Amino acid sequence: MNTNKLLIITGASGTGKTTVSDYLRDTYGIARVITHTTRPPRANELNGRDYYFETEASFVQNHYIESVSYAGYHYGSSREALQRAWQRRRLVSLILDTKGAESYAQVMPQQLIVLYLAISDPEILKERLERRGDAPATIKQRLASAESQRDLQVPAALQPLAHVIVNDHWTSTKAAVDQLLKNELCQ
Ligand SMILES: Nc1nc2c(ncn2[C@@H]2O[C@H](COP(=O)(O)OP(=O)(O)O)[C@@H](O)[C@H]2O)c(=O)[nH]1
Ligand SMILES: Nc1ncnc2c1ncn2[C@@H]1O[C@H](COP(=O)(O)OP(=O)(O)O)[C@@H](O)[C@H]1O
Repeated sequence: MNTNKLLIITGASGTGKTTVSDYLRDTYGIARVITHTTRPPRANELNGRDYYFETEASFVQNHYIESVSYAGYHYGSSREALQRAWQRRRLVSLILDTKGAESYAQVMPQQLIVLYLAISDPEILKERLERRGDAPATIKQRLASAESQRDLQVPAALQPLAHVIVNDHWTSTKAAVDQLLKNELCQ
């Protein structure tokens, strides 16, 4: 039996997916599956740590479990990266848009823990992306994208699976993440 597990973190841009994934790594040693993208790296991002940054030509060379277009760029989660992460730990995290999360829910529903992050006021997302250092034009384009708008709601297919955490305040988010892990790891 395959006891490997995957904690999917999904939600709209700026809701805190990377922050939660970093917290899981730093506090519980839960490694993140590194995904592939054609988006250019941000100032503080490193190839192989934050993403595998790809060209259009190199992107298609990998073997994807699923891949999507998001705000004008390609993103994909490869079999290779998932196997690499599972070789190190039986529980790993993976950051996806909701479309990607839906694909995993079809492919390996028994192995998933799905965490959907929300924010009560979408206006706060803009402030958070500004504070993250994203360029104003990028923020505008990102938040206006059909994908970002779509991801402001939990899709129907994920509703039975998703644990929803409203990430308005980090202290309560952290407590909710701790509780989720405690419940899941006890099972
Ligand atoms: N389906 C899918 N979504 C991904 C993958 N990698 C990243 N994403 C999603 O792509 C979206 C854009 O990511 P990114 O450019 O890093 O922007 P951010 O969400 O604002 O930090 C986010 O919703 C990520 O969750 C992937 O391999 N597959
Ligand atoms: N609870 C919170 N309160 C205030 N700022 C937050 C909180 N959670 C995350 N942030 C900040 O919001 C920004 C976006 O978070 P990030 O994790 O990059 O989101 P995502 O990966 O979903 O796009 C970052 O600057 C992060 O430090």
